[in-house]
Amino acid sequence: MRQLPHWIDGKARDAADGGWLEVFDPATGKPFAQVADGTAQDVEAAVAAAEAALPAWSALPDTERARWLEKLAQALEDRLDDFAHAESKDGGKPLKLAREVEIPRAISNLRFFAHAATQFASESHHGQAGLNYTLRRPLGVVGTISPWNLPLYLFTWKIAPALAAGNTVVAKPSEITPQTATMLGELAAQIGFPNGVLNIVHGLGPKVGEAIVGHPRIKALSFTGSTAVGKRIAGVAAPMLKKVSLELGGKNPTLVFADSAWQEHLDTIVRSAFQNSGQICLCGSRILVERGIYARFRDALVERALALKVGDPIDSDVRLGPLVSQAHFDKVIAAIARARSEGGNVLCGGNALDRPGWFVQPTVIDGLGPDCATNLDEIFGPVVTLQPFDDDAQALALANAGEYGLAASIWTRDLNRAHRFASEIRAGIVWINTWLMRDLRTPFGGMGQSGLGREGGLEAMRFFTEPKNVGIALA
Ligand SMILES: NC(=O)c1ccc[n+]([C@@H]2O[C@H](COP(=O)([O-])OP(=O)(O)OC[C@H]3O[C@@H](n4cnc5c(N)ncnc54)[C@H](O)[C@@H]3O)[C@@H](O)[C@H]2O)c1
Ligand SMILES: O=C/C=C/C=C(\O)C(=O)O
Repeated sequence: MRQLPHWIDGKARDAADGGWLEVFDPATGKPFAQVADGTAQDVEAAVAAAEAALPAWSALPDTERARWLEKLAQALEDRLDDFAHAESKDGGKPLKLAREVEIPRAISNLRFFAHAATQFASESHHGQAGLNYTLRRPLGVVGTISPWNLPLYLFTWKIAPALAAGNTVVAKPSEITPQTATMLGELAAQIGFPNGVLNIVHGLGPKVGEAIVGHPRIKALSFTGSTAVGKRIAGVAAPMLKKVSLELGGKNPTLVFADSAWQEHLDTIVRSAFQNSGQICLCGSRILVERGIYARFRDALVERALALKVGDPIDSDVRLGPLVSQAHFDKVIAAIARARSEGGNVLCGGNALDRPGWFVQPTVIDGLGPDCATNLDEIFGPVVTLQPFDDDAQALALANAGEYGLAASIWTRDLNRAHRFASEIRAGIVWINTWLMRDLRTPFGGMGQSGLGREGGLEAMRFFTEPKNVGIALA
């Protein structure tokens, strides 16, 4: 069985105590690889390597750091197909999605921050008292912890700005989908990426994750994952005065107004509900529909959901693969049972597929109000609810119900309404007549229980640097 080691100081390493964890194929439910079951000792070794590499890496001209990131991007692009297959096998996502969206985005992340390294500039303020300018220095050794749903996409989204800004990194991918990060570590070694700059430590959250979070010489943490773990990380980091960026869960509203071209947009709305089997923090899981079109929209959505092919992620016409793990499958099936017990009407789906692996049918539920667990808790699966609204005030109240505030999409032809809702919806990201339109320069992140801080563009470069202001008297 294939073994996935750590990559520390440019070398493949087993866990300090020789332990391995099983990695499962979600399409069969069977193990197909093993990943290093890392320990605090492995984190210590990674921090030591990152510290040793820091002076040379942070002193490199920006253009040289950019060149390394570009070189890594190119090497990844040359192996796009291998990485797409690995990503699909590890997480059960359709190969097409990995090949056309996720691995290309990982390449773009590396390229974007290669450019950012050379474009990043600091502020200066010229006033009566004199001139102030701001130095922006790398923080030092930083930690990144990423989840299983978009494995290499989110892994590179964090390491790229950290490296571009001159930090060295200790990065932990999810133990559930460790393949592509390991392959990236191997690729970095093959192209001669400087040793110790990017260290990849595998393992369980409570063991390796906590060792990274609590490590006194790791200066900052960028985390994407569940709200529960995000809060725990904040609790450990706060007394250490450690900088944290937390990108957490969502329960995002999709607002469909009667004046919208909803029939034309239905493909995108369906994608927003079910892409990656709903396992994207940005998926619209609460669809709010103006009452005048409710019945027509509901029937059309159900028809589309029934037509989505669920099955082997390798097949090119499959739109939904399995869920990522047995534990997550159990959680989603329990959420559907809870929706039924809360009085929801399951309009389509609602069941697992009768085959090995962790497949769940696309599921649409209505008949539930905003205050039930089904409409308040993140499910993170192929499950959406429908709720009707009568006017703008009710639509806004429904959109802003609950504690999350990550993303929203608004579907309308009325420009004034679109801008008013964009301003009043409690969410870090609002899309109008589109979904998941990503420009990597924009601030990305959530409000409330969806997180703290913003990633992307200059926000990420600022997060990974320490500003120091210098004031000069101008005689
Ligand atoms: N917003 C998002 O992008 C996103 C992504 C994945 C999952 N989720 C949500 O989180 C739920 C669970 O998914 P998950 O298990 O991947 O999320 P998680 O928060 O448990 O794991 C995310 C990462 O954090 C690590 N981790 C776990 N416990 C840790 C700890 N105590 N200290 C430090 N690191 C720790 C994990 O090993 C993984 O690398 C999902 O069902 C979903 O609701 C959200
Ligand atoms: O599931 C989480 C999705 C995160 C997406 C991004 O961080 C992005 O598109 O930059």
